[in-house]
Amino acid sequence: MRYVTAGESHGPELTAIIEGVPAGLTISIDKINDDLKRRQQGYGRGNRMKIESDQVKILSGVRHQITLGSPITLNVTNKDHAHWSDIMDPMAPATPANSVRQVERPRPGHADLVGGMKYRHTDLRNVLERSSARETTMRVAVGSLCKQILEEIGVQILGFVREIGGVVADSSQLEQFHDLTELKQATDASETRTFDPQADEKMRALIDETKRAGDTLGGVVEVIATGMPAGLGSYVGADTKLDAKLAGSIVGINAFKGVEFGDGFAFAKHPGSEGMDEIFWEQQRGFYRKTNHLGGFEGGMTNGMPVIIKAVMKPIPTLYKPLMSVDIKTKEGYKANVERSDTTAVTAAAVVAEAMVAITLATALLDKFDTDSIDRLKEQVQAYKTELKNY
Ligand SMILES: Cc1cc2nc3c(=O)[nH]c(=O)nc-3n(C[C@H](O)[C@H](O)[C@H](O)COP(=O)(O)O)c2cc1C
Ligand SMILES: C=C(O[C@@H]1CC(C(=O)O)=C[C@@H](OP(=O)(O)O)[C@H]1O)C(=O)O
Repeated sequence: MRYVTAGESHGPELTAIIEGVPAGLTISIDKINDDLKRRQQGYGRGNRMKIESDQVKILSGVRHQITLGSPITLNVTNKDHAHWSDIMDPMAPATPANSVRQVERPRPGHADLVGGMKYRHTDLRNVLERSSARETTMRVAVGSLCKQILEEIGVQILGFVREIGGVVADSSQLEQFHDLTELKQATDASETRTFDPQADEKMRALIDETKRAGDTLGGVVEVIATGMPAGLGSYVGADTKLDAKLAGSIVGINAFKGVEFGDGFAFAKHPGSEGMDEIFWEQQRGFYRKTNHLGGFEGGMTNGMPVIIKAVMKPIPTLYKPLMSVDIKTKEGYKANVERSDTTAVTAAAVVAEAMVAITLATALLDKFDTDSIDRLKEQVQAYKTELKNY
């Protein structure tokens, strides 16, 4: 399976084309729209989210709500384009009137300066329109479809928030949730997409305070995937390791700076005796583990335990408290002025991270098994799981 997204942040439309989805899968458009809504929600987002209400249109590859095996086109309209139609019209020739919002002042922490130098753009709008995280809308739409493929073989995936600006959710509270469905209910109901109500309150207070000070915040998200069979990915080469692919897909999200599996960076502090997952065997279950320090991976392969990933997002780079930069034309220093921006988007990014994990795991699954028909895929996965149990 492969996909490509297209579209500028203030352009007319966002599009994704996905190739390699098996035929015969019944698609729920409501589930995709629900995930698009989840991505738009969250405390600390700016005014753009009041304009958009992302809804997907499916334009190809599906008939009577069932996939055909042909490329699937997903489409979302940018409502904000109405305010930018002259400036962002793909085919209107440039005139002084529609070039008024030309950008010549690169924002620190954005792609603006290097993107301009690399592509020889003199209007940095040509960079920022595509480097904007508006594009993650389509990744969430694609990821939502991938979750529907994965659900067919019993895989569930959830992204949520662990930390914002140094306020950390209390891990021990995770024990009250029996499964990801319960955890999803709680985190969907929280304005900061976290599972700890006390941390939620503190996070919201900190976001308010930070916004008043003209500053921004980053944080940590977590994604859990349950039900993945062992043996996806391979130890045989650097480019076949599935944990490496997942890490790349997470750091490929705008503003993500680090990723860890299982105990992650805490491994540095503990001896090996506290870090591995001992192996047990029972007739009924086959091989199993009682712990999951390794976050579901050994040798770049899923080991049958839940995949557990944490990742860090840097603070939003556009600040109302302006940072120094240099005008690319005049070479004069200036302090940036801001029209609008998020104070934090960690809540939205948790949903994007969930989507990236779904895309990467679905791709690995479809690489391993027959992808023509969803029913044949399910039969093959079932036979594979039985083989593993009897190993
Ligand atoms: C969901 C989401 C929303 C974002 N919103 C903003 C924003 O409102 N303002 C901003 O300056 N950056 C925002 N960012 C971050 C920038 O897109 C990102 O920092 C920038 O494109 C540079 O990429 P890099 O941080 O990966 O180097 C957002 C990121 C995500 C994932
Ligand atoms: C549009 C989205 O996020 C945008 C991501 C973003 C950036 O620089 O990444 C900057 C802001 O865009 P604008 O300048 O239009 O307000 C955010 O609103 C979205 O998440 O759908």
